[in-house]
Amino acid sequence: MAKIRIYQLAKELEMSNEELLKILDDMGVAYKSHASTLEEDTAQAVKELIGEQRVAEAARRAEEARKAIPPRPPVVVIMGHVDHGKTSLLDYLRKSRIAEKEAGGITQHVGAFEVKTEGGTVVFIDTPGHEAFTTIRQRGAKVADIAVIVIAATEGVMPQTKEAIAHAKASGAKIIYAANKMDLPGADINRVYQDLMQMGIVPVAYGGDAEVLPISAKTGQGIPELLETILLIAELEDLRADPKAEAQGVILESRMDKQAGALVSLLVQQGTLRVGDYVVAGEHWGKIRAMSDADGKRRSEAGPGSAVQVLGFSELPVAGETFFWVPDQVAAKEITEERIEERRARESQAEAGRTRNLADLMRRMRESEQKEINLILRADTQGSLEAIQNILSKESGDEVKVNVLLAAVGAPSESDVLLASTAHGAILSFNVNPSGSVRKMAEQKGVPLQSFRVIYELIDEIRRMVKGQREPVFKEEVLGTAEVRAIFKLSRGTVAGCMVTTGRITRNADIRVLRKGKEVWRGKIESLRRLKDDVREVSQGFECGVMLEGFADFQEGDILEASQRVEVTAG
Ligand SMILES: Nc1nc2c(ncn2[C@@H]2O[C@H](COP(=O)(O)OP(=O)(O)OP(=O)(O)O)[C@@H](O)[C@H]2O)c(=O)[nH]1
Repeated sequence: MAKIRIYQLAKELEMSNEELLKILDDMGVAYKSHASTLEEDTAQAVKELIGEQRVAEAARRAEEARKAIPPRPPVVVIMGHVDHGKTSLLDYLRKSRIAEKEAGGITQHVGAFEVKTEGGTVVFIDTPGHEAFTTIRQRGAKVADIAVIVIAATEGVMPQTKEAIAHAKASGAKIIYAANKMDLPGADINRVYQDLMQMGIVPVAYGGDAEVLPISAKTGQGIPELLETILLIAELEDLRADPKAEAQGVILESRMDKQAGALVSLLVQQGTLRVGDYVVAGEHWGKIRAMSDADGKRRSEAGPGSAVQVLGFSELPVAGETFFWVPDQVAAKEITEERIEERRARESQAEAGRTRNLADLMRRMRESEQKEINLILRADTQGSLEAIQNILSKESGDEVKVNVLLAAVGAPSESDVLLASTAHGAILSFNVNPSGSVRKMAEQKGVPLQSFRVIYELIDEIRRMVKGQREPVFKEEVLGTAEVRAIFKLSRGTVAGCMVTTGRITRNADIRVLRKGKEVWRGKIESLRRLKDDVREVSQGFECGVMLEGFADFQEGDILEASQRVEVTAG
C-alpha cells in the first residue's frame, strides 16, 4: 500500500475524518490536517487497529444479544448397561415429581418429562437406552445436552456402558456418571472409579474432571446431588433459547392411535409452539390442533424445553426428525413436496454413491476434506485391543487424526453400526465376526465393516487410510448393449422399447445413449421393465422397456450401452 491522505483513509474505512483524527491522536501520530499524508506503515497500523476494534465490537454485540436470550432447562438422557438401573432412575425421578402434585394427578407419556427443583428445571428424555437416542441423532438432531451414564456399583463398567459412553461422546453431550445401587451391600464405588480410569476417564475424586456420583435409584440416595450437578453443568454450558423465535425442535415419538389419529410427541428447543401453528417435520407437516403435556394438561403453547404431545399431523413424522414452524399451509406443502422429490433423486443416486468399503470411505473423506477417521474397533480379547490401540496411537498424524469411538471386546453389534453410521466411521474387527444381521445392517446403512485375522493387516489398512494411499482405481466394465426399436410416449414419460443385443442391461447400470456411434447422453435408468414387471436385469435376446432419468429424446436405432464402475484392487 502506498502513502495515503488521512481523508482518503477515512473514506476507505467508512468513518468520518474527525473519528480518524481522534484515533491518530490516541496513537500519537502527528499531522497538520485531514489532508496530511500518512506513511505506509502508519496507515497499515491504523487499519489493523480499527479492524481489531470492529471485531471486538461485533463480538460484544453478539454476546449482548445472546445474554438477552433467556436460559433454558437442560435436556438429559439416561444411558447404561442393561439392568444397571436406567428405568428405575427414570421412575424415581418421575415419581418424585408426581409426589409434588395432588394425589391422583394423571401422567401421560410424551417422550420427556420435567423435574423441578429449587435450583431449576431439568428435562429428562423418557426413553432409557441409547437406541432411541441414536435414532434421534441419526437424523442429525442434537437432543440431549447431558448424558447420565448409569453404572451399577455392584458390577462396574460393562460392555454396554462403554457403548453408551461412546454414543454420548460422539453426540457432544456432557457426561455425568452415576454409580447406582449404592444401597446394596456389594456396591463399591471404587470399582466404578477403577473401571473408568482404565478407560482413561479420571473421576473428580482422583483429580480428574469426570463427575462420578454415588446414587440409589431405589432409596433416592444421591439423587438430589445428581440433579444439582446436572444444573451446575447446565449453568456452565450457558444454555439459552429464545421463546420469541420461530418454534423448532425434535420429534421424540410418534404413533397412530385408532381414535385420535397421529399422536406425535415433540420437544420444543427454540421458540414457542402454539395451537394453530403449522409445522414441518421431514416429509410431513401438520397443523397443531391440540397439545397436552406430561401431566395430561391441555396446553395452548409450549416454550423451549417443553415436551408435548400434539394432534394435527395426518401422517407420522419419524422420531428424531427436526420440526420447525412455517407460516401457512402453502409453505408446509411446498417444503414437504420438495423434500420428497429431493429424497427420490437421492435414492436413485444412492446406489452409486453408497459407501461399501474403506476405499469408498476414504474417497468420501477426501471429498469432504474430513481430517478425522472415525473407527470402531472390535477384537476377541482385551490384549489384542490394547495392542491395536498402541500401534494406532503412533499412526495418528497431523493431517489425519484417527479417532477411536469405541474399542471393545466382542463381535460388532447393531449399535456399533448405528454409531459408525452417525459418525461417518468404519468398523474394523479382529478375530471376531459380525453376525449376518449386523452385516446386513451395515450394508444397508453404508457403513464399511471389515474383519481381519492378522493384526498387521488391520493396521496396514488403517495406515493406508491415514496416508490416503488407498486411492481407489476404477475401470468401466461394459455389461451389454440394447437397441432402441420403438418409442412410446406415456403419461409418466417416454419409454424406449429395446432389444438387448449383447450381454445384459441391469437396473442400476450406467447408461450411455449412442447415436451413430456418438454419445448423446449419459446417466442412469429410471425404470427397467420386462412385459409389465419391473426387473433387475434383462439378458441378450430379450425385449425390454427402458425409461432414463432425464432423457427422453430417443430415436429408433439408438444404442443403449450399459456399464458399471468396478474397483480395481490396488496391490
Ligand atoms: N437395590 C437396588 N436395586 C436397583 C437399583 N436400581 C435398579 N435396581 C434394580 O435393578 C434391576 C434393573 O433395573 P432397571 O431399572 O430395570 O435397569 P435398566 O438399566 O433400566 O434395565 P434395562 O431396561 O433392561 O436395560 C431391577 O430389579 C431394579 O429394581 C438400586 O439403586 N438399588
